[in-house]
Amino acid sequence: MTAQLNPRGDVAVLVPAAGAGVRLGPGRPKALRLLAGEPLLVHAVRRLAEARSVHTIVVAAPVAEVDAVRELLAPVAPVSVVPGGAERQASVAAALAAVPAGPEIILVHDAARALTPPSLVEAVAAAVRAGRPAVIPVLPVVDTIKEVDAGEVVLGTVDRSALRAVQTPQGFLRSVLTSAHAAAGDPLTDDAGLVEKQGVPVSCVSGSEYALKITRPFDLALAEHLLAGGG
Ligand SMILES: Nc1ccn([C@@H]2O[C@H](COP(=O)(O)OP(=O)(O)OP(=O)(O)O)[C@@H](O)[C@H]2O)c(=O)n1
Ligand SMILES: C[C@](O)(CO)[C@H](O)COP(=O)(O)O
Repeated sequence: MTAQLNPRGDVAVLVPAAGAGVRLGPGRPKALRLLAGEPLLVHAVRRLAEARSVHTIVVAAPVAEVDAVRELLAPVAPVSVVPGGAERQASVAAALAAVPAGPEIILVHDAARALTPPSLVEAVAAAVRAGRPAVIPVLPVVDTIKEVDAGEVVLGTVDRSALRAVQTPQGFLRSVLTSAHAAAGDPLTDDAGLVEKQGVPVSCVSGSEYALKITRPFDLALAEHLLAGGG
């Protein structure tokens, strides 16, 4: 059954899903690889559609898979699908350009973070609604971090107390994200980075272990385990 999005919601979610998944190994584009029998993108969109604030979802799909992704997601939720770009930043920009008038909060959420709970979507949106122009979910860094040189020789130990591992969804006032992308130069790895360059403060909220980014084969195995064991 197709989940209906909330016509009274104030949030549009952009879902960059056009990556190849090189680090996952050979196969279809990552968002279309199977997790418990369903593509990662289906898991991700289903959870987004469960979040009550979500009014609009725009997916940036691999160029050759736009029609296939439309068909795939039609039974899951009403979404718009646009062709993605060569870099994540270009995929987000393409999705942003397709957001209709209405939602004033924009979230950007990786398809690769397929198990992200709807509660995290709502927490990020609520923080933007409460007056933060840009909000990111983060986790503390749990390992000791070393800086190394080109030969993998340790240069020093970094103070990890002020470091955070950053997840998605990242949330923004629409005007803030639009201006940041309009001014964007060389690709950065996240949208908050673009906003930082504009001098806009970026606030953190607590992330979720379930929002892990499925990047390498171990991550996919972990996600399978989480789903099988009630994750
Ligand atoms: N040109 C790109 C590259 C990435 N992404 C998306 O951005 C998210 C985060 O990227 P990552 O997990 O690093 O995915 P890939 O780029 O596919 O991974 P890899 O570097 O291993 O190929 C993913 O949902 C991915 O589909 C995208 O929409 N367009
Ligand atoms: C946006 C992101 O998920 C934040 O952690 C991440 O940077 C995207 O992944 P990439 O491998 O850096 O493209």
